Amino acid sequence: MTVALHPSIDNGIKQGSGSFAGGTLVCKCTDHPVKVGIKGDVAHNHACGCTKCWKPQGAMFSVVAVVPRQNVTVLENGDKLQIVDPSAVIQRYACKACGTHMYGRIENKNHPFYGLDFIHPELFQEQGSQAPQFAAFVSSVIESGVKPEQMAGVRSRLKELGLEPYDCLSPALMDAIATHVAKAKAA
Ligand SMILES: N[C@@H](CCC(=O)N[C@@H](CS)C(=O)NCC(=O)O)C(=O)O
Ligand SMILES: [Zn+2]
Ligand SMILES: [Zn+2]
Repeated sequence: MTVALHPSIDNGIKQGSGSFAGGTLVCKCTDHPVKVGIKGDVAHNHACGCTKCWKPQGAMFSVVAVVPRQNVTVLENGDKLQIVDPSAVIQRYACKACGTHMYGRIENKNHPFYGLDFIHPELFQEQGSQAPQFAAFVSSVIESGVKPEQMAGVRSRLKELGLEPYDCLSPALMDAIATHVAKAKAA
C-alpha cells in the first residue's frame, strides 16, 4: 500500500504556474471562515514533518511555504485568530473554531528568517502557486506516532514524488541560516 503523506501530494506533485500572482487563504470553517490575502507567489514550499506545523486531518506531513510578511493581510474574520504558542519562534495564528493555521510569523528581528511568514498553500482558493520542492524535518514524524520501521517507506515515497527528504531543512536553507549566524558573530 502506498504511504499517505499529505492529500495535496499523494497523487503526485502538481507544478506551479510560475506566474502565480497571489490569492486568498481560507480556513476550514463553513460559517464565517477566516480569509487571509497573499500578494505574489510563495517560496521554499516544502513538506514539513515537525509536530508544530499544521497538518490537515490524517496527514503525516504539513505543506508549508514562506512569503514576505508585508504580503500577508487578514481580510475577513480575523477576530477568530489566536496564537497557538506565543513562546514558539514562529507564532502561528490559528482559527479558534476549526484549528487551521492561517499564517506563522517570526517577531525576533535577529532570526535568520525574520521578515518571512509561513503559510499553507493548500488553503489557497486559487490554483498555481509554487509546488513543494523538498521535505524537511522528516525524522520528526516519529514524534507524531510514525514507527521508526516505517521511515524507509516514508523516505522512499518522498523521493518517488521528487521531494528529497532532509531531517532538518534543505542544504540551501541550512546554508542561509549558517551565513546569517556567521555574519551576526562577526559583527
Ligand atoms: N522535532 C521537533 C522539530 C520542531 C522544529 O524545530 N520545527 C522547525 C520547522 S517548522 C522550526 O523551525 N520550528 C520553529 C517553531 O516551531 O517555532 C518537532 O517535531 O516538534
Ligand atoms: Zn476556521
Ligand atoms: Zn514544521
